[in-house]
Amino acid sequence: MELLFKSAFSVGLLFLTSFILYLFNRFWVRPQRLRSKLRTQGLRGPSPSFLLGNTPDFIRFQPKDIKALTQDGEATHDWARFTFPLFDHWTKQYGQRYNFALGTYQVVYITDPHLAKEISLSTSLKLGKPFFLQKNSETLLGKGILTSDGEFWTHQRKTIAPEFYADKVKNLVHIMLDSANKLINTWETEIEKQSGTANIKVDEDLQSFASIVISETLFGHSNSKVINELQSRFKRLERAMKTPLLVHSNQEQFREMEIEERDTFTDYELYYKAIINGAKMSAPGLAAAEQLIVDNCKNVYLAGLESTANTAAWTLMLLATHPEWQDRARAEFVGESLPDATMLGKMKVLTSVIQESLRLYPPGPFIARETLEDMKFGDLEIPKGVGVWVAVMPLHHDPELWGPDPSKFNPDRFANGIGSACKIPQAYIPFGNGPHICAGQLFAMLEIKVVLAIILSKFSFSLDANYVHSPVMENIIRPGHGVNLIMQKLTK
Ligand code: HEM
Repeated sequence: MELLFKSAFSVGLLFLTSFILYLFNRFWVRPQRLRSKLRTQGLRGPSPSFLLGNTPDFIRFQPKDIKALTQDGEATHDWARFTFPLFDHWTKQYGQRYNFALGTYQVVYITDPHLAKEISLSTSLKLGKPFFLQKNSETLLGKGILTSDGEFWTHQRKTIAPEFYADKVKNLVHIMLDSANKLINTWETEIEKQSGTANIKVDEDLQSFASIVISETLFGHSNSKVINELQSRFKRLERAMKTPLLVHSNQEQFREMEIEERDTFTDYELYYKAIINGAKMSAPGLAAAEQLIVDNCKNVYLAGLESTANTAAWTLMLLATHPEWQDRARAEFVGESLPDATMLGKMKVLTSVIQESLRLYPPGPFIARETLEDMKFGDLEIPKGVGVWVAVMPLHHDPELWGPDPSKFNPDRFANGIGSACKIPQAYIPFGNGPHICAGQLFAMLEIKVVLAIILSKFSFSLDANYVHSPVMENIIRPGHGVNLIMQKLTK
């Protein structure tokens, strides 16, 4: 009996010692080793606290009160230093590449355009999506194209991306036109009701416009209960995800929603067969394939909705405050009939205006990756398991790349394309870079052009005097207080 007790005690002690050693290695030795590999290459950064890393710094450096980011009565386009004050502070201290820690997770933060270029040129599958992002967004997005890596992602990308190539996308202009015309009709009715001038909250209406476009594209219809349900679920989930405790306490509710979603989606005749084929290729078995169909519907729907609607809203805000650009863009299609893909392709001013809007207000502030193996970019060796964050806004505002006025709205800089606008074109990254570059960028550009072309041809507009400029980070960069425009019908 005593022997048995002693053996059990020894096994228990061994187990406990191994566990303590594991924790010691995982939370102390490994982060120290990774950090010292980075620091010996000259990478500096703030000192982390034990276990918490630099998380307390983020709590101390909350964004300032950015209710009205205006300078001399004009909206400040160099907003990122207010919205992300800590990164701005660290960049001034440590330069264009540095290391910080989120808990024990090491991150290399990059605003160096040469390094950003090296990273964008890497086609290696060893540079994957960060594990913590995959985990955080799993409740919302499952395991679709947006969050997956390696071979699993390659299969999905190969089947989904070609559906958004130019030859396919140009056949979808009619969906965009129909949806834009619905939007215009509501605005015209509103303007008539209000005797010729209406104050319209365009950001919300553009969300509905983009939702119809992506729903019609994916599902062949947009008026169903499913789409409305899906939209309100996304909103609820997004709200819940801001408070991690709420996500955990709501797990049961989320699971029920997922089962409902699966039943509804698999009942549908999906217009985009690519999603079905992709699921069959990469998921073993019917249940897994069904789950992947649901996940990718959610992924492409969400990818196609928010960023497009927000970009259109920011562009209208910029055009409202720069009437000369409103006139120049409008002049491109005076006398033209309804736009088609060929005509929209020729609208150089409109293209430049959207490119400049995406430079100043890119929906995603970081392109985040993780090294799945030891990797080398230029002169920098990054060990396995480190986050690699390329910061979009500092690159889009670097005077070395854009000239002396990077914070000014000046679409003319894109008049001869991205190559002549920016000294290192790989540093202009509103659609991301490398193999994961936005699969829907042609679709998005066409959709934004269609809706702006129709708006510009029907209305003149200025910014509501009560507009408050406050870009906020809520999954993507949004106008924190919306965009209200004073709209009038153009007289012929
Ligand atoms: C202005 C509009 C848009 C912007 C600025 C934008 C931007 C982005 C960015 C930054 C990424 C991540 C790239 C990376 O991690 O390197 C991305 C990925 C993606 N986007 Fe977009 N996007 C837009 C519209 C759309 C639309 C309309 C669709 C589909 C209809 C779409 C589909 C996707 C997909 C499927 C991915 C995942 C690509 C992959 O990981 O292989 N996007 N987008």
